[in-house]
Amino acid sequence: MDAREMKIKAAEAALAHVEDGMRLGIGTGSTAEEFVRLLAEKVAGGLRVEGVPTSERTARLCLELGVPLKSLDELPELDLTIDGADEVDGRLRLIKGGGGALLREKIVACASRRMIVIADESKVVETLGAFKLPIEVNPFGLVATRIAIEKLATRMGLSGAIDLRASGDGTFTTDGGHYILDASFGRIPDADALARNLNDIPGVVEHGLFINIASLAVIAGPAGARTLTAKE
Ligand SMILES: O=C[C@H](O)[C@H](O)[C@H](O)COP(=O)(O)O
Repeated sequence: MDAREMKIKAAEAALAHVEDGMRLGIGTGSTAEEFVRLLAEKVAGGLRVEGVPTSERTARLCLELGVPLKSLDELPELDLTIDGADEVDGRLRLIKGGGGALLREKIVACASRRMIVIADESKVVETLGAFKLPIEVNPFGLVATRIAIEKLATRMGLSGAIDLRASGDGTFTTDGGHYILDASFGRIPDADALARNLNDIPGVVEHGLFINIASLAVIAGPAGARTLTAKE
C-alpha cells in the first residue's frame, strides 16, 4: 500500500463516523482532501451534511466537488471534525500546521463535540517534536515575538532554529494574514507546558500543539486501519 492508499484507508474509516444531518468540521491537507473526495461521493449519493472548512484551500475543493458549506458563524456548534495531523502521540496530542491552517483548524475542532484525526503510521510518534512546530504569529513585532519564543524555549530546555516560513520568493501568509515560525525543537518532553507558555506570548496568535482536542485517531498502515484513543 503506498502513502496515498493509506491516507484513503484512514479517510474511509473516519467516514464511517459521519451520520446523516451532521454538521462537520472539514480539515486541511492531503489526508483531509482524501476525506473530502470520499465525502463528496456520499453527498452525491444522498448523504446530507453541512461542512465548515478549515482553510480556503479546503473550501475550494469542497465547492468544486459539491460538498455543501457554511461558515463557522452560521454553524458555531459542530458535531464532528475530521482532520489530518503532522504528528500524533499515544495521548492523542498532535502537531498540526504543516499546511499553515492550524488557527482555523483549532478553532473549528474546538467548536466540535468530537475531533477524529486521520493519518498514516508515519505520523505516530513516541514524543512530539521531530516535525517542526508551527507557531502562527502576528506580523507586527515579528522579531520581538521570535525572541520571546527563543527565551521561552531556553527556559524549558529546548533548542533549535526558529525559521520564518517562506513561500516562493516571499513570506508565507496564513488565511488569517499571519506569519508562521517553524520551530525545530527535535523533541518536546513537556508539550502541555510548552502549549500553555506559548499562549502567554502576546504576538503568538496560535500554535500547532493540539492538546486534549482529538478524541480518536484513525491510523492507516500497510495492514489496514487501526484506531487510537487517548491513554493517560
Ligand atoms: O495546516 C495543515 C494541517 O494541520 C494538516 O492537517 C497537516 O499538515 C497534515 O497534512 P497532511 O495530511 O498533508 O500530511
